[in-house]
Amino acid sequence: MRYLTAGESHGKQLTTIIEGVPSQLNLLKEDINESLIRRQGGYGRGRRMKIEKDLVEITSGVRHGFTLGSPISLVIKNDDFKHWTHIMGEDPIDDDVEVKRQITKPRPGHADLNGALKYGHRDMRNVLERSSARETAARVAAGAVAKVILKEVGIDIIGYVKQIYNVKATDQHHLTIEDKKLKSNESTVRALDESKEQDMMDAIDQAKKDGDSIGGIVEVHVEGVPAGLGSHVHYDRKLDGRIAGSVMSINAFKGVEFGVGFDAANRRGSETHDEIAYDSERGYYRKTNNLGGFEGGMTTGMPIIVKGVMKPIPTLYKPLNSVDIDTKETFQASIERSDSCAVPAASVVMEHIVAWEVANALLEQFTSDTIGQLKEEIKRYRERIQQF
Ligand SMILES: Cc1cc2nc3c(=O)[nH]c(=O)nc-3n(C[C@H](O)[C@H](O)[C@H](O)COP(=O)(O)O)c2cc1C
Ligand SMILES: C=C(O[C@@H]1CC(C(=O)O)=C[C@@H](OP(=O)(O)O)[C@H]1O)C(=O)O
Repeated sequence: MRYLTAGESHGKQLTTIIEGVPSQLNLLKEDINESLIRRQGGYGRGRRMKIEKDLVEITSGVRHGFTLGSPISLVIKNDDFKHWTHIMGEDPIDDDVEVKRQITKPRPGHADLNGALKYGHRDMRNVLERSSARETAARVAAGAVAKVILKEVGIDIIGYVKQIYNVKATDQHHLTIEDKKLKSNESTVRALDESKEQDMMDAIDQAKKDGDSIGGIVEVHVEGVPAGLGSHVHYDRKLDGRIAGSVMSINAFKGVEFGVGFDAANRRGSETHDEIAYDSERGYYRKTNNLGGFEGGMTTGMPIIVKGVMKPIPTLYKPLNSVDIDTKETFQASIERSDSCAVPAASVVMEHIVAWEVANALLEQFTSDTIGQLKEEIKRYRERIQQF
């Protein structure tokens, strides 16, 4: 499968085109809308999320609720566009007006300056419109389709918040994936530990009050993936590598770890590797899951546990210093309406980005012109590896 997204943050709409989805998959817009609504929520978001009501329109590739095997296009309208027609519309505008409202003071931490240098834009709006994480709505739509495929073959996935600023949720390893879904969906900050929810909200409120921003850590748990997905034979087929690359492509993500991750540096081999056991019911399994479900670029059959760290949001209401690209003088960076913390939303984004990579690896590995073929092949594969 592959997909492209198009659309500016305050333009008319976002578009996602997905190619390679098996035919005869039951796909309803409600499946996608549920994901979009989850992404919009979460404590710490700015005023924009009160304007938008992200809902998808499926404009091709699906008839009467079933995929055709042809490219699927998904459209999400930007409700905010109506306030931006004079800036983002197609009509030419007066040069003097245009110059006055150009953005010339790049925000440290955002794409403004690098994008302007690279594409030659004197008005950095031409960069920020596309670098905005508004685009993650289009990627979540693609991931929602991937999740429908995963569900058909018994794979479940959830993303949740582990840490906001310096407030850490206690580990909830004992929870089932179902419990994790319930808890994160009920929580204002999408964390699994109710006792830390208030502290997390307080940290967000304080940052907002100070004109500042904060980041945090999110985790994704995938269950039901058979062992041997991905491959050790070539660098670009290693599934942990593909997931890591995709997670790093999420706006503001600065690091990824699987299982114990960076803590592996503090451990000995005997405390790190997951002992192998066999049971005729379960097949091969591990007594622990320190490596987060991967060895040799392939899944082990244990849950995939992957974390991502999000830096604090770059737009600050008390801005850092920057340079005006017209005068070259020092100024405070420009202020755009902004979130003060988007970590809860980012946990939903990461869930969908990981879902896409896992579903894509399945479709590469198994015959999948129709969803029926995919299900049949995976069933046979699961039986084979259980008895291997
Ligand atoms: C869900 C989400 C919401 C975001 N909201 C904002 C925001 O309101 N203001 C902002 O400056 N950055 C926001 N960001 C982060 C920027 O989009 C990001 O920092 C920027 O595109 C530069 O890319 P980089 O941080 O990956 O280098 C958000 C990121 C995510 C994932
Ligand atoms: C629009 C979304 O997030 C936006 C991401 C974003 C940024 O700079 O990344 C800046 C803000 O946009 P605006 O300036 O219009 O308020 C966020 O609201 C969204 O997630 O749907």
